[in-house]
Amino acid sequence: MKVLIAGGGTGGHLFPGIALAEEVVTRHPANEVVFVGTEKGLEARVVPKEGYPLEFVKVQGLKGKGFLGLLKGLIALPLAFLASFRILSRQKPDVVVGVGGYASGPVVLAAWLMGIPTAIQEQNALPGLTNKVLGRIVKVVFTAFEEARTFFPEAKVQMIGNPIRKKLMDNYLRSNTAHEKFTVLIFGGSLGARGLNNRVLEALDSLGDVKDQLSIVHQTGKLDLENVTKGYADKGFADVAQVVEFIDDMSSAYSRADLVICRAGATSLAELTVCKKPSILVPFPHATDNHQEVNARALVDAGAALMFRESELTGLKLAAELRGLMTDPAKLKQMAKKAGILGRPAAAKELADVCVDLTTQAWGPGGRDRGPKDVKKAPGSKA
Ligand SMILES: CC(=O)N[C@H]1[C@@H](OP(=O)(O)OP(=O)(O)OC[C@H]2O[C@@H](n3ccc(=O)[nH]c3=O)[C@H](O)[C@@H]2O)O[C@H](CO)[C@@H](O)[C@@H]1O
Repeated sequence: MKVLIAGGGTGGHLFPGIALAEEVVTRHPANEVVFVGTEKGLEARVVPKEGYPLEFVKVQGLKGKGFLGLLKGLIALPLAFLASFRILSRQKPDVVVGVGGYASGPVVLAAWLMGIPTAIQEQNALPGLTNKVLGRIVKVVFTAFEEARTFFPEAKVQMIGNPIRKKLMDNYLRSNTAHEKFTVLIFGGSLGARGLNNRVLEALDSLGDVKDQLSIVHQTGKLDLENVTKGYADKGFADVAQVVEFIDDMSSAYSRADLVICRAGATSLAELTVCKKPSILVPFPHATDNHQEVNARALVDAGAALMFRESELTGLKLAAELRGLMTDPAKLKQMAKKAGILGRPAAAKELADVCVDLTTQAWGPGGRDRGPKDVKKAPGSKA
């Protein structure tokens, strides 16, 4: 089976795709995975490192870019569409899965027009416009939240949760690694979050008395690394905090954490549940349709997390909440347990199972014949 995974941009879209890829290639030595993304997306850095082939299409967002940006985006679309046909004709995947992000739209649409089975994986409680449209043409829509179901044709929806990278599964099977200090993992999705960074720095002013009991790992994102590093130093917390731009090994970071403070991106939340971590969630206030708050509510309602809107959260309040949880291990344990109940560790496996079904239905048990005879003539394709 050959699976083409389209999309990315940020970790929240890309990493569920990586999780699917890991599952597909470990199932059978003849299985193949290829990614299609954009040169500016996180995939350009991560996918080659993970050892998968990656193709690029040039496509950009249309929203909030001003008139010129919109024009550029619109001009890029047909070209991206033609590039998608070319890639699909060359790669001849058995099945195409869109994981969201700019590349997902043109590639999934082109695959559908070429008669290749398609699916999308919607990570969030509230889907974006592209996935709502793609939901009408693809064969299967994988969702992770009940709320998302109503946006898609009922018969296509498979509520399997968000796939999690294999390395993170260690946390599902094992509990915390032993450590002396109360360890807090702070991260703002895959890109870091300035609003969250600032609140945490403000909170340090009220945490001086418990400083010696704390160990902090803080991912800042590229733009804020210097400022946050300086903030910890200025407030006398340099020796308790490890401040980094990006965490490559999230598995170990989760494993050591007694508490996680983060945004409410859907993939992060899926990881919190599979890793059974109590959390304080501060949703990104400008996410489309405020979808991060809706994502977060699922954990809050289950008793797995506390949530604060950024606009309502002061440094003082954050410090008080952190202190409250730090001194209440029973509550932390309870939150961790509730988080674990929401975890869907088999999501990648279930997604791969459906890819096998789609392949078999479309091409027979042997999958697609990749011989030259089989290349379909597609609009815009030289094949
Ligand atoms: C601003 C915005 O619209 N963000 C969206 C984006 O978020 P974003 O890309 O931030 O995604 P998530 O928070 O869902 O996931 C972040 C991913 O990056 C990984 N990670 C994070 C930090 C780090 O240092 N190292 C690392 O590997 C996490 O383990 C996780 O796998 O996609 C999500 C999934 O569609 C959406 O829910 C978010 O709303």
